Amino acid sequence: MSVVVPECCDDLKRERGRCLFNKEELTNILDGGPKLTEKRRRIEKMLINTPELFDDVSPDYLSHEDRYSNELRKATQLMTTLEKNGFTYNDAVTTGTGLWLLMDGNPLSLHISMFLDTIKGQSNPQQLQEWLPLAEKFKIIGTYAQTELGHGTFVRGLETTATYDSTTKEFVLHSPTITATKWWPGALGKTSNHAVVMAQLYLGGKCYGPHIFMVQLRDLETHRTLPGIVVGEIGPRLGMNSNDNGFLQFNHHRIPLTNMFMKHSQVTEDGKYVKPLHSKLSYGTMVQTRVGIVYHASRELSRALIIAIRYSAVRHQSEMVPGDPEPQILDYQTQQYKLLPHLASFFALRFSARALLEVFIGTSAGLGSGKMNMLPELHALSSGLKAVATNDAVKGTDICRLACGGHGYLSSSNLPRIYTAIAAGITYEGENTVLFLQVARYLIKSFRASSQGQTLPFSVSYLRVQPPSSHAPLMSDRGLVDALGAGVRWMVGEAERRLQQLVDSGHSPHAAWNACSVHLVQCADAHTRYYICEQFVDAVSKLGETVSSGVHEVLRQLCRLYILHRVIQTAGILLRCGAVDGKALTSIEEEECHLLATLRIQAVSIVDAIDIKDVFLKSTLGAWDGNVYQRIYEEAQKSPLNKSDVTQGYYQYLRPLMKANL
Ligand SMILES: CCCCCCCC/C=C\CCCCCCCC(=O)SCCNC(=O)CCNC(=O)[C@H](O)C(C)(C)COP(=O)(O)OP(=O)(O)OC[C@H]1O[C@@H](n2cnc3c(N)ncnc32)[C@H](O)[C@@H]1OP(=O)(O)O
Ligand SMILES: Cc1cc2nc3c(=O)[nH]c(=O)nc-3n(C[C@H](O)[C@H](O)[C@H](O)COP(=O)(O)OP(=O)(O)OC[C@H]3O[C@@H](n4cnc5c(N)ncnc54)[C@H](O)[C@@H]3O)c2cc1C
Repeated sequence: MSVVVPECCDDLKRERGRCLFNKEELTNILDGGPKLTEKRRRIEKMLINTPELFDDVSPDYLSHEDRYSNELRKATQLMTTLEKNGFTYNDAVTTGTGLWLLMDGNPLSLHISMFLDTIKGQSNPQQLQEWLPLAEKFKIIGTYAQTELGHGTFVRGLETTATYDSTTKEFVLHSPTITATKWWPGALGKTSNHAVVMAQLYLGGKCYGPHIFMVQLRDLETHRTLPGIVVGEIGPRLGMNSNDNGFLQFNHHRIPLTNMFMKHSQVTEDGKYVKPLHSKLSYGTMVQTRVGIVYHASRELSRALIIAIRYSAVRHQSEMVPGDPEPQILDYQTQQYKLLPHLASFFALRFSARALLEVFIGTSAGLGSGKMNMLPELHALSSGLKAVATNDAVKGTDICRLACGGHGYLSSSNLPRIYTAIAAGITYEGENTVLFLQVARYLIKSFRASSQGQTLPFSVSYLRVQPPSSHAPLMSDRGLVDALGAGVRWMVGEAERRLQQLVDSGHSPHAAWNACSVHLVQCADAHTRYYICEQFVDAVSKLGETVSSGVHEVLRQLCRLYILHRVIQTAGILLRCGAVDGKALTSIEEEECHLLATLRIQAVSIVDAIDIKDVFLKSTLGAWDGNVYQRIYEEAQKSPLNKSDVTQGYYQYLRPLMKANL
């Protein structure tokens, strides 16, 4: 496969000719610096030079089994290619490259993320020494087995038991009911020979809640399932069907005492329990994965945007002015309104993902020295951002698909696959509504703490009961973000008032919570988006001193669009709390339309700067050269139905129907 950049069509040439900023500089900003761009490109080049990593035939044309095998072939090839060239799988994860290539489900993705992260984050020193080298070298292959048929969300409700037998110094793992069957874990069905398993710890007849255990599932030579274990694949899903999401049951299966992850809580040989410093430390892998998902969601959204925006510059349809040539569909304001706010969202999410990663790194460092105080803040931020990022990526990719009209529905556009893969992100790693309710809990708690005079952590400090009044003019970026903050404060105050009112009228706090939960989810969503606006404004203003004016202008426009769009979406709340008036909203709407037209001019160049090569976009509509129709036509020729002029189905069914006397 060559890396030669093809000549592009006239439409795209013209679009690119209008670029007023330095694309490379914007690419560097998105990657996190020139060094990271360079590293990403080195990995990409190496992958592009490994033809085995690319499909000759679309997975859509393969049987379920072949599809899985083909994906496994590519996944293993990817790992060995990285290793041989001196990179780690972590390099592929952090630059996103490897995942894109194999993103029909990559059966090793759970191993290189949650399995390894659990080993690193939950092991005591001996366990780390034993398991990490084996896992890093793929001597053992694992997944994260938590969810059961009966419970995904409610981790405390899991039914799998791990009962300590002090006579043999073993845990007995058991699935007491059908609903205790582990269900969903990626790569559990056929790939993994190990799993980290979440199970209820029982000591001397007492339950100590969910704990994590390292469990071998299959023989390391024959790959056969071990006695006492039933494991298999769960069948086709909406997307990612090249993975082997699996089920798992235990029948009084014994594992050594030393297989309970013991970094945070311990069980002694005589069956005594040692408590962790914080009861939710065993949820750490989930928190870490949520942080990763924010990046992942923004990447997938960006792929869809590149495809849809390039296509919109190539596609001509209808007459804007009677008799004139058909315009590029990107010239329609409605098309700009579909796509450009999502382009702004992508940038907003990318900057927020980076800010979240910093909080994660800071909190993890604190945990190392026993500091637990940042944990609730990290939990709230990672939950909120995971939920907003996946919600917006799913909505955005679907809008990109719709914006491509009929051809967006073609598998060869790659939009269906991007959509179905990221659609799972709303559900996995904490269902979004549930995560928002966790954020809401933090908001209400913070709001109440503030009324009692306590100082609030940084992400919620704007909720304090008597905030300083905003001095920024309303129409400035800062002024509008302050208005959004005032809106959230009003919403949270209102939620708190309604909760209190229900409790005062005799409802239990839990019933009151449920009765306010629609509003509480809206509070959490609004709070997270306010945080995102803040991160975006902050990032752009910090970059201001270091980047060229062209790039700064583009970023400023995208940031402005994000804020204006958000104000319009929240108009009802902002009017109710008096943060804006009707006149301001009218001028904001007008400004947004104006900004759409401005951003449209460089839209193709902006998505070019995201710098995702054709081989990773895998789209007939989104390729660099814009040669859309030829590619669609060529892809269609690969359909197995086109191998012969007359299919078997004709002789078997159509012909008899035509000959029948009906
Ligand atoms: C792959 C490539 C690698 C790249 C990596 C990144 C990219 C990846 C991208 C794509 C690849 C695909 C990968 C797919 C992977 C999917 C995998 C899975 O899905 S694994 C299953 C996930 N399962 C859940 O997430 C369950 C969700 N449920 C929960 O987390 C809990 O049950 C929860 C939080 C809803 C409730 O937990 P409670 O019942 O124990 O706690 P309560 O009673 O509600 O709260 C008690 C206190 O604990 C705090 N708390 C709860 N969780 C916390 C936490 N994690 N940290 C700190 N505090 C926490 C709360 O805030 C609360 O605090 P106060 O009392 O208000 O002060
Ligand atoms: C593609 C995919 C991959 C996955 N990979 C893994 C994996 O590797 N390992 C693993 O362990 N798991 C995995 N999962 C499982 C996943 O983590 C769970 O599906 C997820 O946590 C949601 O739980 P649930 O399915 O029980 O949904 P439920 O909790 O049953 O949700 C159903 C509905 O109930 C609502 N609901 C539930 N609780 C509440 C509440 N307290 N308040 C208000 N509403 C509520 C939800 O909002 C939702 O609308 C995967 C799932 C998918 C789809």
